[in-house]
Amino acid sequence: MSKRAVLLANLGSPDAPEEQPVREYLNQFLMDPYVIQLPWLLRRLIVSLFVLPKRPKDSAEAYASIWTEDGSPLITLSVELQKLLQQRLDMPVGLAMRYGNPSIESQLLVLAQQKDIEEVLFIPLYPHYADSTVTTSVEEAKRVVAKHQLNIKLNVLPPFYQQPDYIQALVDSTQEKLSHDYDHVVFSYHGLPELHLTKADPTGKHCLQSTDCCDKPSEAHATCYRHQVLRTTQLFVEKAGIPAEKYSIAFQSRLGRAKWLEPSTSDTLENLAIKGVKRVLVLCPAFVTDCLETLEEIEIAGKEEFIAAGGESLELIPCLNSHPAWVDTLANWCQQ
Ligand SMILES: C=CC1=C(C)c2cc3[nH]c(cc4nc(cc5[nH]c(cc1n2)c(C)c5CCC(=O)O)C(CCC(=O)O)=C4C)c(C)c3C=C
Ligand SMILES: [Fe+2]
Ligand SMILES: [Fe+2]
Repeated sequence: MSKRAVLLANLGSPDAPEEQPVREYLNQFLMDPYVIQLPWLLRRLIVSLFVLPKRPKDSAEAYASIWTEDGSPLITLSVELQKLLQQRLDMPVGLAMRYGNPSIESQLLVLAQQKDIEEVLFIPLYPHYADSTVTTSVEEAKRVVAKHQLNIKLNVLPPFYQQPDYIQALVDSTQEKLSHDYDHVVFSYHGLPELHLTKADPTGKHCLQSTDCCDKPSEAHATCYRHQVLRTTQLFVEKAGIPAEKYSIAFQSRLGRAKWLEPSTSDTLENLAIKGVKRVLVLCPAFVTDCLETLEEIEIAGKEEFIAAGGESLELIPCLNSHPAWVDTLANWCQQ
């Protein structure tokens, strides 16, 4: 039998919550052609003229508000997951970040240098397909294998947005928060420019052609982020027993002037407060690990907005992080 290894891949964080490291991180992130999908020169101009002059300072402040003694939550929580998974498996388990450190290149080289490793199961830690997360990570891994002529076969775990054991782990991990009284649950997914959906549509005539496209069967759904997040939500609410009037779906973290998926989390929270909803829970299933987008954008800024609009409490439901049901699920997938 060939000797196997696992490489978990997450998004990555700056090295420190300070302006210069954040500038370097944002530059690497936003110059990725899978993230800002424009020709190089246009992307360079947009990033240099509209993002890098101001955003690094603001983002560094946001990072500083969630940074821990051990570093960025996204990294430390991912390391914890890697360690727990390593304890469950008798094959090496690595962890890499698409941007910043430790890079996919360095960690694939570490695994490939281990004796007899012939196959690497590459796990992008995203339940839903997006070119800006899954494709860019997989393509980076392939580039590294080709560049260093590594003698390993890459197997990629596909998006797991509707895997029953993933949904069950999500329900198990949220049970404690959902067992308390609440008025409404907001499923807040990371946003995506609409153009990313239509570009990823292999049929060229399905995504966003009608308001209910994501409910009609189509091969386009294999790469449709919107379909996949709606499906995760549907399976989750069915399993957790949340009635239709008690939840909403929204999209957070917009950047730039393009049209992004609607509705925004900000508007949704404000409208709920205006309608008299007092206690909301927010669940962010696009992220398996808590990060800037959950801990700052929702738990700090989102809460402030909701309360300013008349709400009473907003509680963030933690991501899967290292929940035992999630570690079990990953361990089973790796062993299969
Ligand atoms: C969950 C999946 C994610 C998708 C899809 C995604 C798309 C996407 N993101 C940006 C721009 C930014 N995202 C930033 C942070 C960030 N994004 C994700 C995940 C997805 N992004 C995570 C997990 C994080 C947090 C990282 C951390 O260190 O905790 C940032 C940086 C922070 C900031 O300055 O706001 C940017 C910028 C785009 C443009 C995009 C799709 C086109
Ligand atoms: Fe993002
Ligand atoms: Fe769709």
